Amino acid sequence: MKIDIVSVFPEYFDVLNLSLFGKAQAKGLVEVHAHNLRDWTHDVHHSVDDTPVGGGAGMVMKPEVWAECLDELLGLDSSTSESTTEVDDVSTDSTAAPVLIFPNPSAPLFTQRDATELSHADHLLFGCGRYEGYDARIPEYYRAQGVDVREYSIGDYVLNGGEVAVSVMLEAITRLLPGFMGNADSIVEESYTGANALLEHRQYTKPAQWRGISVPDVLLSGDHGKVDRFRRDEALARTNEIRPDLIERLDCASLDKADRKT
Ligand SMILES: Nc1ccc2ncsc2c1
Repeated sequence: MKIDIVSVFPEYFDVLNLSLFGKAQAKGLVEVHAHNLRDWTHDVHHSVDDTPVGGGAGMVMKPEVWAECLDELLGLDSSTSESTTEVDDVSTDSTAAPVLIFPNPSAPLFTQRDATELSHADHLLFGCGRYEGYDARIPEYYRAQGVDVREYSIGDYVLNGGEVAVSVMLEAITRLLPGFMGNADSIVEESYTGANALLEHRQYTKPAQWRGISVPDVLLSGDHGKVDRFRRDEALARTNEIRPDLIERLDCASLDKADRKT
């Protein structure tokens, strides 16, 4: 997977050269390029923003600068305003145009389902907004050029820019790539995956008694059927208590009889 990230703080992504991501790059699983949006400016101040049309506080990122950058990275010839690459759904062929992703606090929430879908893409291009955000015509223009443009929020809180959001989405997406995680099993039984996303049951390790607190006896029983049932019941109960919104999304057809009693 090729990953391009555009930001006014590209050094923010130096961290991707470390740990699992660094190993994945060394193994050729991912190829990451962080670009400085200011490299596509032409004025002495390398301006990337301007005041909002219609007034209001803050500054908005200029469409011209973004367009020069994105045309180049997308391989679009702006003089003909035609795509020079085949535009496809999330494609895994090596010549497909990238999926262009803008983190945006006013966009739909990024979910595990989005991470799974995007993990099959061949090329992702992230555009990090700053200030009050980017000119709304940028995603509009590239959608009109046939580019697969996505805008996602990572949650209901205020951040100073899209860089943190890109880091979150990148981790959620790339950890699903075959060979990225040392142990493939670790991406199977986790919360938020599949149509039956439940919060996970509580986890314990040794010792069985610690500072007067014991692990649930059933976990020491050696009866895998009882352990599985206990964990499923706890996952349902915890989800119902902490994230009832996830219960509403459950695929009820997949609940077994015992689940229905919980
Ligand atoms: N700039 C930016 C982008 C995405 C996002 N998601 C939640 S707060 C936020 C802020």
